[in-house]
Amino acid sequence: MKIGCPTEIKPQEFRVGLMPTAAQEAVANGHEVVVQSGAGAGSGFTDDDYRAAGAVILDTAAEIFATADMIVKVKEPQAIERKMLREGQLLFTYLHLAPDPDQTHDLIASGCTAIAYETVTDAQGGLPLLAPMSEVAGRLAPQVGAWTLQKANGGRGVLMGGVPGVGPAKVMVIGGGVVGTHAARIAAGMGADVTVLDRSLPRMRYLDDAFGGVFKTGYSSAGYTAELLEQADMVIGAVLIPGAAAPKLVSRAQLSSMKAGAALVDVAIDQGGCFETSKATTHADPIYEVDGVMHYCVANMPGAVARTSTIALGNATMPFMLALANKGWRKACEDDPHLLNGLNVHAGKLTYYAVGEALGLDVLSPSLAVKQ
Ligand SMILES: NC(=O)C1=CN([C@@H]2O[C@H](COP(=O)(O)OP(=O)(O)OC[C@H]3O[C@@H](n4cnc5c(N)ncnc54)[C@H](O)[C@@H]3O)[C@@H](O)[C@H]2O)C=CC1
Ligand SMILES: CC(=O)C(=O)O
Ligand SMILES: [Mg+2]
Repeated sequence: MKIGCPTEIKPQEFRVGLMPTAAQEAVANGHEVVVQSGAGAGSGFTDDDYRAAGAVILDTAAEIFATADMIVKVKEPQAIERKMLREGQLLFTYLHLAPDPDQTHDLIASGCTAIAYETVTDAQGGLPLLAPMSEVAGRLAPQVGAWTLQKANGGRGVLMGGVPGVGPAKVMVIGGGVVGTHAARIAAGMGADVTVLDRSLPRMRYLDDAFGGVFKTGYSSAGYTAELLEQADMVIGAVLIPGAAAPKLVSRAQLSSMKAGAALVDVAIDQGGCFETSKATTHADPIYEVDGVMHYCVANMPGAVARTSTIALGNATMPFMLALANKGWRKACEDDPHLLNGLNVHAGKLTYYAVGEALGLDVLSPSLAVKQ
């Protein structure tokens, strides 16, 4: 199979879908790998690193899209990339279709087969291709939130850990999965007073066993959320219903109950965001203010620490990428129902139910799609 890796073109996105060690493994498995010149630069990988791995360097994305059987990327294809996808081509990347009707329609129209990293599952009930980036974004969230809280950035002027004689910042993390747990650990490590809300009692039992004394847990009812919201210096949105649009857990009306200059960090923005007033921002212009409350809503947070993120993501995607290349997508998905859960679009049809529900579109069952 010919595997192609273009340069990411989303603003300030420095990750790359295929790191040289993954290219090397693909070549060792008998595949051809084509990489766009400069694709790895933002993550510290040179064209020569890819050549040494056995890949061929091509100048343009157009050459990659025109010739590759499988495109491996990081971010959802941008409009100009979607025009280059074609029938029968396999796309393996993050998609986040539920809040993105334009992308969904373009992928359906292209006729390609698209497997989304964020909906591939594992036997433990986790999301193995989302988890590494959730670890990164979770650990970044208190860091960017602390920056947002600084006075010069419009924030409240509160230091996370306080100082002797002055108490720490109060941080509420909504959602205690991968993002939430990593965010809470780092915020607590910075000295903040942290509470994590979730709706899963087994998850809260785990968090209490593992981190009791480091941060507190609470049930994510509307009433308790409203109570903590009034006291919070920082709120980190970290909920997920896999594949679906994020539930809105803080309304615009509630912002007036918050402290002026408090920071909302909506990590769940890639699924549409869990605060009513969230809209996606970029690393180039990450924050904005609504009703006196500062919002940070960058949809590709891990791109800020591209080298760490590229390697963490590449470690997770490599075995799936190799299975797709070695067996072809149909056999790979038939052999592995967790990979089949990643199938979002095939040959002009949507194949993921939560996206169909969010966008009001018909869905072809993935187990039927794999037979077509
Ligand atoms: N902005 C960015 O750059 C990035 C965003 N993300 C996003 O972060 C979000 C969270 O991802 P993960 O932590 O990996 O998911 P996860 O599945 O590990 O955790 C989600 C948690 O939310 C909880 N939850 C669901 N509904 C809830 C509610 N109403 N109230 C409280 N908790 C609720 C679940 O019980 C679960 O524990 C996803 O939307 C993911 O795509 C992940 C990485 C990077
Ligand atoms: C998960 C995701 O959307 C990202 O890493 O950018
Ligand atoms: Mg994202």
